[in-house]
Amino acid sequence: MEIVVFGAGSLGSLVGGLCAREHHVTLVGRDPHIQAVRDSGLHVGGAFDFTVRPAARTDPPPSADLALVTVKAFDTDDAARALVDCDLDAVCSLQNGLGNEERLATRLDGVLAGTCTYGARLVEPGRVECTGIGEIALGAPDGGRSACAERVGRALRRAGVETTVADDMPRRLWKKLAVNAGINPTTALARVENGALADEPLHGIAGDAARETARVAREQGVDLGDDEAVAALDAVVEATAANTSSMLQDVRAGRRTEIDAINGAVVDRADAPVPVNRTLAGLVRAWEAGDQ
Ligand SMILES: NC(=O)C1=CN([C@@H]2O[C@H](COP(=O)(O)OP(=O)(O)OC[C@H]3O[C@@H](n4cnc5c(N)ncnc54)[C@H](OP(=O)(O)O)[C@@H]3O)[C@@H](O)[C@H]2O)C=CC1
Ligand SMILES: CC(C)(CO)C(=O)C(=O)O
Repeated sequence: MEIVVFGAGSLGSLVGGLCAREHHVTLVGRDPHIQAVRDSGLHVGGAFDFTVRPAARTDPPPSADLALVTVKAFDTDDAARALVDCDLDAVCSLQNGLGNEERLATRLDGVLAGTCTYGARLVEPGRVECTGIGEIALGAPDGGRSACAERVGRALRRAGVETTVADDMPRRLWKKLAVNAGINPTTALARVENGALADEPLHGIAGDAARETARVAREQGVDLGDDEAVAALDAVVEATAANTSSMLQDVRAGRRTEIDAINGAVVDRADAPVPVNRTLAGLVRAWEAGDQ
């Protein structure tokens, strides 16, 4: 399969590197990483140890069978615009947050929804680390079966990527959102590793954010219970106890966060008040707008 990875930073380089063991992969990203991959290939370390030589460029190729979109959520519109002239059969977002598929589908056909629990870190140009083996789940954005998703799932599995083709993507996206809505802003504001959310008072704050998210999911017709959302949060807190969340990494580096696509998305979609998500979103946005 011809696969283009749009947004070859941490996650895109990991997934692109894994896929390049079996498929023809083009990484689309920025220099100096792209130049390093061209010069010396991509080394995938951490849980893996191999080097591959995917094509690497700073703009998309004219065509591919599949585009995996791995830019931060606030760059999704740019990704959609950049991919318009690339002839594609399928496009799959692996991003966190809500609304990425809708934004891609405003300009592109064949959009699939995806979630990813692999952990990735770009350590230096040309070198990415897998910080945790997880899985990709993908399927039709509105749920149900999709022949296109089955094809993409088979291709990813052939490359050794743990992949589930799911007919309940809305539910999976909301469940992941509940986890991120609890963990990401709480760890970013308190400046703690994920494991600190096992104890009060942070457990209560993150749990309330996850419960509110589950309630909004139900308002949207998605069957996600409060207890299930909190259990998912607790499981990720335990499994990633030593992790620095992506939002805390962004805050520490003075970068823009994905708050709009995470807690902001919960607030935007809520019919009834969601005070915890509103407060967390407001505080992180105030930090973004400040001197940092
Ligand atoms: N890292 C992880 O372990 C995981 C990440 N995710 C999700 O995956 C998404 C990506 O995360 P992550 O990989 O960490 O983010 P990164 O910032 O490391 O990667 C995104 C890359 O895309 C590049 N990019 C953005 N716009 C363009 C463009 N127009 N042309 C070329 N390159 C572009 C960025 O460059 P620049 O920064 O210069 O704009 C950056 O290098 C997020 O939604 C995240 O929440 C999900 C699961 C795990
Ligand atoms: C699952 C979690 C919270 C792991 O740190 C994550 O997705 C993130 O940091 O963005």
